[in-house]
Amino acid sequence: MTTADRRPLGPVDSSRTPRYAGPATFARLPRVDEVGGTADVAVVGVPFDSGVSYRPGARFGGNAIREASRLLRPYNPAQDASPFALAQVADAGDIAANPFNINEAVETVQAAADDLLATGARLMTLGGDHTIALPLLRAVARKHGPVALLHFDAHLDTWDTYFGAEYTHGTPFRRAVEEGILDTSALSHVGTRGPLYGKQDLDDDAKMGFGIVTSADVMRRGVDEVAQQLRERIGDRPLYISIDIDVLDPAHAPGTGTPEAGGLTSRELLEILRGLASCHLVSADVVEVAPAYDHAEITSVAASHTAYELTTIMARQIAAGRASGGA
Ligand SMILES: N=C(N)NCCCC(=O)O
Ligand SMILES: [Zn+2]
Ligand SMILES: [Zn+2]
Repeated sequence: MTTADRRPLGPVDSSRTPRYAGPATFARLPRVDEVGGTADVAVVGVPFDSGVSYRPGARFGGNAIREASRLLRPYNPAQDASPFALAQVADAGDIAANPFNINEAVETVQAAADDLLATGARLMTLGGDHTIALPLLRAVARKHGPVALLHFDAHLDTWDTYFGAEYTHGTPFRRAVEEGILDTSALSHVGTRGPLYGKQDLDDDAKMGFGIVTSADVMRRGVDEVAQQLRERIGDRPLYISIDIDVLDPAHAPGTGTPEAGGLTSRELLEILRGLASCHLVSADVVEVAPAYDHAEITSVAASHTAYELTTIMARQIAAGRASGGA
């Protein structure tokens, strides 16, 4: 039986079983092994943070997001959709990556992502530091060809190396461009801000093909205009969205490793994402949640809602594809 033949198994009913009871899966959804081993959207954790340049701790981000996601409810009014009824969304657990060998960890994440994508699932990955975007993009590009990228982040993450290391959380998108796995006609950073090493950082980034919507642009132009501009740039290309939670202001996301003042509000981020609902979202990640610096789950709640909006976009597209006879 394929996932198309059966009703999706949804979350535990929080009106019958208190939402704080039991082990945490994302949004209290079933595990992948409870739904026959495959899902339409696989929520997968990557507890890896050996690529960070400043405060460590994002290895605990995925489980913090799962804990904070207990309060998510099944109907998403902002997108008028019940994502977990439209498609089988399930928690695929964690990818166990070597914390002492970054190169090996990158290989492991790519292999695990390849395997999940081969089952037909789209990935909603919970990081982990931003290093993991590279192997995730490699796997997605292996399936779809070079993808459009929307990168929400305070930082460019297109630097070359740190301490001579190629695979770090500040360098994944330069590697991805070098490897030809991104569609360089549709690359955008959103929420960029803060001091750089030099103006050259911006020049290099522009040469790679990235457009930038700064955090200040979002404030000045507003979320609707920004979303429209992004939609136009992306068109109908297969799209990957990578969200570094430090795109949010430290007031909205204190629990992260390299915070920068002057960021987006969580409301702005969620609204921009909702404005991208018509884009062909093939997979996404939310990374850099470091719960040790969090307070009252501010950051992990924001991250859980971010993953919920992304999951809703994917579930709606899966359901629409089925309704029109596609996969
Ligand atoms: N948070 C991410 N992904 N990258 C930040 C790198 C900034 C730096 O160490 O200069
Ligand atoms: Zn960042
Ligand atoms: Zn980043």
